Amino acid sequence: MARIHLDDVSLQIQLTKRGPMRMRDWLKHRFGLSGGEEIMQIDALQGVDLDVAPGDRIGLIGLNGAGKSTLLKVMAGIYPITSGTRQVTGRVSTLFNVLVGFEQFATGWENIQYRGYLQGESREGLRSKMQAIADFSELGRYLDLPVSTYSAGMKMRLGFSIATAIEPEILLVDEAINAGDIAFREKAKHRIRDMMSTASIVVVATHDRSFLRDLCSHLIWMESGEVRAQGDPDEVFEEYESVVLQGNNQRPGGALVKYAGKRAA
Ligand SMILES: Nc1ncnc2c1ncn2[C@@H]1O[C@H](COP(=O)(O)OP(=O)(O)OP(=O)(O)O)[C@@H](O)[C@H]1O
Repeated sequence: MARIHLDDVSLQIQLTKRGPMRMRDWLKHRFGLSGGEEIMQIDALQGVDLDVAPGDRIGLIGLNGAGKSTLLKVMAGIYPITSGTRQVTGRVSTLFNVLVGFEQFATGWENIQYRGYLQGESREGLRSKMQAIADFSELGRYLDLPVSTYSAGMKMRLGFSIATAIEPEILLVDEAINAGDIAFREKAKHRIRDMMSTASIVVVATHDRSFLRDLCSHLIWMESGEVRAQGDPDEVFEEYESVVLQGNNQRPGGALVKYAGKRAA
């Protein structure tokens, strides 16, 4: 039975002003060697408790940097947590950045195959889906050309068509609802609705209110890496709008950033 259980989960990301910390930076920081560059720490998630059961449709809202994508990545097992407990049971499928991971010099058809296998499709299963994926993308002859020749929107169409050709148990969606141009976006929304109706658990992060209102049974409002409020979608959204959109919020919406020491020169 599908289930997501997070107990007091926190995630701190340490980096320098130049980017991610390397092993050498970490060791110098850990053993207190002095001098050099400041280490910054982002409290991306703080003390998050969550219990998601079969049938739940959860919407994540919050300002930019509030921790929605990070929470989805923790659920997917992409980001390791710093403390707390994470238990996820069930086959997880993610609809995150569908533009990432193309083989640029392979054709559209070849990319359908590569990604299909990465998504866990069998040879047989993929054979029966290839044409449907191609039809959904509406890329026609372009599928015979290398992906490097596609526009950004065309890559989006292909990535989305492949990623949504699966039947997930736990579906995690990050803003993929706005894939492609106006015509494709409507199709994409329908496709996600279909997937949501068959998946056991769905968690979706989006700023699209009508989508959340139609499809979610529960909303979670993230603020500075914490759950600020949760519950009935209309109630949570109303509170969110009155506090955030009317400028009544006393707190920052994004994750907190602080200095965490120095790295040796
Ligand atoms: N790989 C990473 N490296 C450094 N910082 C990160 C990383 N992933 C997340 N963060 C930080 O964690 C915080 C939360 O980011 P996250 O992407 O979860 O926000 P979000 O709520 O999804 O925002 P948005 O609505 O803009 O997509 C941000 O401060 C971000 O800078």
